[in-house]
Amino acid sequence: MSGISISQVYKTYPGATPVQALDNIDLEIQPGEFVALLGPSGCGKSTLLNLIAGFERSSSGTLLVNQRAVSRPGPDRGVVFQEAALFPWLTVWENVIFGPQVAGAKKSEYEPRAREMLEITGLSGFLDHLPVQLSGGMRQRVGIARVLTLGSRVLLMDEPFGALDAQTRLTMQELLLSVWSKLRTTVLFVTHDIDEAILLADTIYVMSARPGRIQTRIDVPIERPRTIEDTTTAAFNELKREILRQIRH
Ligand SMILES: Nc1ncnc2c1ncn2[C@@H]1O[C@H](COP(=O)(O)OP(=O)(O)OP(=O)(O)O)[C@@H](O)[C@H]1O
Repeated sequence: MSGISISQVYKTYPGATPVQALDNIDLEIQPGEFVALLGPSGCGKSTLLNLIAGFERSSSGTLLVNQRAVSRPGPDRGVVFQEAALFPWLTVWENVIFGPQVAGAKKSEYEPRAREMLEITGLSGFLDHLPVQLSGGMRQRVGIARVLTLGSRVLLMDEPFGALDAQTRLTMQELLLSVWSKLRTTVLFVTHDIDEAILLADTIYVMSARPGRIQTRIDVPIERPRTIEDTTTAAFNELKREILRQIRH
């Protein structure tokens, strides 16, 4: 199982005017934990995610995934962005098996897995569709199914539902809850949206404005399984008020 361990991580982007994006980040994410990273625009959420993904290098500090130092991207960490970058000329099925196929994996291993992931993301009826024939929400599902087919035990999600309309966003949040309850991957989910963070996460880390620091850790005591209805309860709203207080603080 893959946990994430971040200790004293700093990140400054070099340049004529260097930008300090992260300031002494300490973070422990347990294997199978669902963590949301919440904070204002520019506080370094994507930077932290990109460091864990191996897209960027930290300026100093230690960053371990499954007890191994991160030095480059790898199939142990699947990344989902706001827009699923699908190949427009490939079908849903071809997009999802593309990664393992080019990596030379065994068909007998990745095909059943791809089928299973397309099933749990509700795409079984759309295998022959091209991305252009799908809605934004469905394209994001393909993006998620593709990452899950790689077998990554860590999912790094950078505002994956940020470009979707409110209704689709709710559907996708429920879909993600259902997928996560089946697979129990470790998830780091970046969002601006407090409701989304509470609904999805076990633990929320609130980051302060630049340079990004971890300001507070909040355990979400809402029982699972959760549904959209949970967002209207008194306990949910109380927690939301508390987080708003912390953010304004
Ligand atoms: N490649 C880069 N080079 C220089 N500065 C960068 C680079 N990437 C990000 N930054 C700066 O680092 C800071 C943190 O950016 P980052 O994208 O991590 O924040 P964020 O919290 O994810 O913001 P948002 O919620 O708006 O996406 C910002 O001031 C940004 O301008």
